[in-house]
Amino acid sequence: MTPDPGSHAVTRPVTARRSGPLRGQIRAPGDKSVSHRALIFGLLACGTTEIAGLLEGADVLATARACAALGAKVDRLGEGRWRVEGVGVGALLAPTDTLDFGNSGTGARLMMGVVAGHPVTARFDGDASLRKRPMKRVLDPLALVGARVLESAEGGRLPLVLQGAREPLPVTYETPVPSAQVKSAVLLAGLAAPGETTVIEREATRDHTESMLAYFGADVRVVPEGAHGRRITLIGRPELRPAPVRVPADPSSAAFPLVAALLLKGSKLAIEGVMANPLRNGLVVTLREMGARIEVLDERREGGELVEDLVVQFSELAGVEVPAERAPSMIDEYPILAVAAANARGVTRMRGLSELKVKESDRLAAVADMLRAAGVEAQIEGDDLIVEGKGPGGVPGGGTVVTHMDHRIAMSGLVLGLATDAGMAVDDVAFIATSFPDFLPLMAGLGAEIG
Ligand SMILES: O=C(O)C1=C[C@@H](OP(=O)(O)O)[C@@H](O)[C@H](O)C1
Ligand SMILES: C=C(OP(=O)(O)O)C(=O)O
Repeated sequence: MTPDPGSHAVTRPVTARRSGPLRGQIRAPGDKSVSHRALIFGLLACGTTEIAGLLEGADVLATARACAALGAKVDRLGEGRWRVEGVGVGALLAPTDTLDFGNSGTGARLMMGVVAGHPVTARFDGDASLRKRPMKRVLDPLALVGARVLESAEGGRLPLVLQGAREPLPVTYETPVPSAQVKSAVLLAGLAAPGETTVIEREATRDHTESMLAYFGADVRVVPEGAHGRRITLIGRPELRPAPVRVPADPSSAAFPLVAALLLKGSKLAIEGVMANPLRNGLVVTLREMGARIEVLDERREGGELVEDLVVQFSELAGVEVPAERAPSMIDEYPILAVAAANARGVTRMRGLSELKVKESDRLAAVADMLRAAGVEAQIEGDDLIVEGKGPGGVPGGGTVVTHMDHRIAMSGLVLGLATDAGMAVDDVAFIATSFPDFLPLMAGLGAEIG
């Protein structure tokens, strides 16, 4: 059906050196969250879903293969253009082989939700990074729906065998951690249950699942809950109608060239079509507070999402305090924000980062280690990260970044190195292919010295 997501056989060390201005116009790859969901909704709709701009990163390709294993016909028509012939809610096939999600928490957890609502049994696995990540956060609510874990590694971790419910129950569930993956798993399981499934979140997280449920014809209501939260109610057993999906550019990927342009004197970079969903744009809000010159040229709706063209110029940044309640809107952007903070004047304090400890690596520790390797003082106090900025161009560099199988640490380490005199080595850039396969050539095309 599809290209192989590839395995991580070879580690690739790379060095980034002090670079001149970054100039040009780019488009970041398709949004990873929307890409996973486009395939999954394609699987659950009856008929043919056409997708344009799909991220062809290893994480998403693993989800495409899982959709095929569960009964969809998945075809690549051209660059970013995919067609999924779905089976409809309730009609999944039992997969014959293990569903291997590689490095991807989103793929694994959302698909557990899908399987939980169907009378099929599936074995889930992933790479060494994914095997360390907590799965009980989705398995606990899915047990309420009626799914059973038949086997698992310690603490409910991968590899695990999940038996979906024969008669899934609608549940009302309050997520104990702010997680769009947990919310989405419960909603996807609820699709197959009769009646109302409700998820309550105390802090709103990215809302792509809710938006796509509505876009594919499900009856879904979203109302505010408390100061920062939401209550999402879905009526189960809809017939999902296929709908064309145009995937906007990923703000979490755009973040890397964006911050690089802010740090390198004389840079001016245009970034097209970046998703501007308010539940995803905490980084731009924070960088502006730090003094970043980021201009919005054209704000519009594309494929149901708000997108904008950005023009970014070199900026002298100042340290700020980043409130904990902003974390869900920029959860994947803290490693690159920390790189910006290292190049700012004064101290940046990022509060409430406990969720960073359970990503592809313990990102709180990995980011602090990365900065220290570059000669920047960084402390972890409880769930907060405190960075003593060196001022524009002031980071000495000269060390090695240990990526721990984490694409965002690898890309952050390279951007960090671009603004140092001594450069930074990054021990392994292979995992960048999970979310931003063309990162290295794209950066080189803008003038970045990476090699
Ligand atoms: O739902 C999603 O697509 C994602 C949710 C976030 O994870 P959590 O739900 O664990 O916060 C984020 O870190 C991840 O990259 C993508
Ligand atoms: C946390 C991330 O992804 P996932 O949870 O899907 O592995 C990420 O891309 O930064």
